[in-house]
Amino acid sequence: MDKIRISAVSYTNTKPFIYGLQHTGILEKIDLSLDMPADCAQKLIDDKVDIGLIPVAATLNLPHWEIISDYCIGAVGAVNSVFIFSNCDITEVTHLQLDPESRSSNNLARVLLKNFWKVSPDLIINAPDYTTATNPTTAFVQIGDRTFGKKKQFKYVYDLAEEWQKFTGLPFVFAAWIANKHIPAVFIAEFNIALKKGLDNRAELLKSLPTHPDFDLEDYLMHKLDFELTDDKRKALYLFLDYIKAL
Ligand SMILES: C=C(O[C@@H]1C=C(C(=O)O)C=C[C@H]1O)C(=O)O
Repeated sequence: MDKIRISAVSYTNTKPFIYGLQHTGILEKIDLSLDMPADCAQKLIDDKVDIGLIPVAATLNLPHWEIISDYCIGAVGAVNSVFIFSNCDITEVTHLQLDPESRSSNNLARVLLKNFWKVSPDLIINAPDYTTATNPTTAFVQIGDRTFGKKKQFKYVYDLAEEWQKFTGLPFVFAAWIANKHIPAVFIAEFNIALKKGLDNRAELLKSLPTHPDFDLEDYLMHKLDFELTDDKRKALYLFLDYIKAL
């Protein structure tokens, strides 16, 4: 059998999964690349990979997709790595810069702006001054490791998984393991065992990760991120897709 091509997220949130893939025999059966989320999605859309840990918002650009795992990158309440950072209250924001590495969180911001905060700032894609704009009413979306320790730098900080929970009462799924074609059931079973092994060994993994002065990595990997794709998270996923379609 040819190797199954897989693109996974290159951020710390995915390290438990990578640990599992690297500590089981499945590594010989896969061709693994680590990419920023927007690129995971594009590779799956372009059929450069067979499976991706892709932003769920990007499923809207796939003609055929199947969730192949009961694990995901999700959160029940605050996630602590997906934010709108702002120097004014969200209702005063006039411009919102989107994160070029994101697909889900940019859309989550748009859904919340329209339906929860009921405001419509101008959205800026690929802002030349992304994260450094001097305009006091320009805010920005940011995801992943680049946000670690940044909470203290801004007067207004909105954790988007927490805001989604306030809005819907539901958890949130940022990324899920999705295939663009049929994958043999035997492989899927082995793949999920490997992912679970990684999650079960998070305490061991944590010993090998660099510490951050302003960020509690243990709390992040053990509690803030929630990796089980539960029924409530599936419900949230489809609700989120409906909100995106209605934007
Ligand atoms: C929790 C996170 O979830 C992610 C957010 C994504 C997005 O916004 O498209 C995609 C994959 C995940 O890495 C994070 O990156 O901090």
